[in-house]
Amino acid sequence: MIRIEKLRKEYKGLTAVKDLDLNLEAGDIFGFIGPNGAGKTTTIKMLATLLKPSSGKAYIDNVDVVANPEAVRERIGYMPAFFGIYDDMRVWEYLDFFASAYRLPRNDRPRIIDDVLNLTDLIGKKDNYVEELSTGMKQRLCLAKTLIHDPKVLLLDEPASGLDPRARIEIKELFKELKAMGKTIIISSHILPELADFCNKVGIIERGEMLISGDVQEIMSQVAGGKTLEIRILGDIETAAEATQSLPGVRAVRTVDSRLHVDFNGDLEAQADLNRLLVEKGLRILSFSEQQTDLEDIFMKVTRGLVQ
Ligand SMILES: Nc1ncnc2c1ncn2[C@@H]1O[C@H](COP(=O)(O)OP(=O)(O)OP(=O)(O)O)[C@@H](O)[C@H]1O
Repeated sequence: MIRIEKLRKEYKGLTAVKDLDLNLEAGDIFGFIGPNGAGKTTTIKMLATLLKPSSGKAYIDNVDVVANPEAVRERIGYMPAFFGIYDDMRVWEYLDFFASAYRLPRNDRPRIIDDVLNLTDLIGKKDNYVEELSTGMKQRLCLAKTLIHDPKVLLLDEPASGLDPRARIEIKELFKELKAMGKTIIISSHILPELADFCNKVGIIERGEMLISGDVQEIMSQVAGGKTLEIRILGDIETAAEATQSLPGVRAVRTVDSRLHVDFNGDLEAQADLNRLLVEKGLRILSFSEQQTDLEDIFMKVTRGLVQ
């Protein structure tokens, strides 16, 4: 659905995006992660047909973004990091304006506007002026506008920036609904955990270069180089830590309250064997589970150059 080949953007004296490659299938949710100035916005703007690449190619749904921008615009919904909202319009008028810009048939527009307002939980604000909305509501209205022509692909540039924790949770729920609708989504952020629970793919960009990209789980295991097991024990935790240290696959053991955190190299068989060996050593296990690696950790490792 999205194909990027050696995409490059040069500004005077600065290469903002360096020969980027990326392939996304229909239904993929790609978390585009990087610090400020890394090149996320520049990349997204090239996909959105708003910036001309210096070289390289990009296709949305097999349509070339440079050769055929009009056809690309029909297929994408772009939500910029900073957007202008027309304050002195009512919510429905604002959406009607964009619906007509996308040449949606006049008779269909009221139904479509109600649909996107229901989806973004703004139906109760339909007749309010835009200026009366909170920041979170304005953000959702901007998303409603982005969805008005039912695009296959969504390009969302830091959509949760400037929102309080509650509004962040609400907008995340909305993204999950869009995922369930089968949209292909690129969503950028410099905050990693924000993306972790609904992206199936991630890419980390720094100074215009994609340092690492691919399936979330693969990247996690590649970068973590193993997994961490959390084992809750009844009884003396220090004795348990000592007993665990020498077992096969165990790289390191830490104690956290009444739990062991075990850095472990091994497959599921080895993991089950470890559990058995601990029981044979007389340890009383309350729970034995695999810890999720935090994406934030991965980001720090990759950007510190620990992974190629
Ligand atoms: N119009 C421009 N002219 C010159 N340099 C630019 C222009 N736009 C962006 N840049 C530079 O290109 C680099 C990439 O910027 P970009 O906005 O794509 O980064 P970003 O990853 O989106 O950052 P942020 O998280 O801060 O939005 C930065 O060094 C920026 O200063």
